[in-house]
Amino acid sequence: MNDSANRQETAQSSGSSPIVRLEGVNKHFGRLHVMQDIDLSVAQGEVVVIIGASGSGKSTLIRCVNGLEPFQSGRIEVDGKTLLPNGASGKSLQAVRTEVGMVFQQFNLFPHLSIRDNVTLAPRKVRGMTRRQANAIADRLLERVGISDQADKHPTQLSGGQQQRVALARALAMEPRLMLFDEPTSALDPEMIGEVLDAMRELVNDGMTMMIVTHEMGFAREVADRVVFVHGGQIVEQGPPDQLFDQPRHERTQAFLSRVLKH
Ligand SMILES: Nc1ncnc2c1ncn2[C@@H]1O[C@H](COP(=O)(O)OP(=O)(O)OP(=O)(O)O)[C@@H](O)[C@H]1O
Repeated sequence: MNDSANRQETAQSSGSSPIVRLEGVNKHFGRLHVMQDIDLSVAQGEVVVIIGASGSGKSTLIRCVNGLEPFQSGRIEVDGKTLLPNGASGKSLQAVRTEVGMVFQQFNLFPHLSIRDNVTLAPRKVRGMTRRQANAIADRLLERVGISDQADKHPTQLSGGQQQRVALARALAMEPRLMLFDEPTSALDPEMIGEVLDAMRELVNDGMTMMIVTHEMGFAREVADRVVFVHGGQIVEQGPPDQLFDQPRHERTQAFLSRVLKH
């Protein structure tokens, strides 16, 4: 059994209730119905990769999961906290944001802070850690993503791949229960993509629950327990990577895959 199958079996056999549950979620940007009755659950320890054409609503979907985007109907539950439509989530919103780590396409590091301070900021301000405690965590995480020698530099002194690994360390410093990735390698030069995917792979092997939006189909096939194909704001098809990539059932999935796998 491969790693992915192993993790999936663990997630299923543990019988744990989903850590993420979207039920009947609808979202509009003006007249654009960008999420249409989305139902989706993610089990603890599961790695779900979301694929689909540009503009299909992938980013919007995961941004809703940590409350970065409001939605108009349905509900989203993250680790027992409920996000409600139209910004009515109250205290749950802050609780969800504290427990969910997110890595964006653009690294979004604070340019005026050192790498170490970028990583320690949230643990100090949100978790109330002392600088010493937070530094110890930052140093361990920077080592883990392979850039401990860069801790005193500033973001502009690092390559894109290194900055993205800092962004990953920064998210992990909050000890999230769930990690969201929104096209984490799309802004990188090709030679830097591998180092970021390696860091993500390690996280997968550690059993982190992850939702990943990516155009890296090889990576999706390798790490996903489940691949979700989104088109026009709807989940068209989902399944284990081998099934979805090798025997897509829906014609939209077939058309998308034959287009992207050709390149
Ligand atoms: N803030 C916004 N205001 C209005 N429309 C938006 C906004 N954000 C996204 N959209 C539109 O919603 C649709 C879905 O966008 P989204 O970014 O979720 O797609 P995506 O599948 O992640 O695309 P990509 O792969 O290009 O990032 C697109 O048509 C986009 O133009």
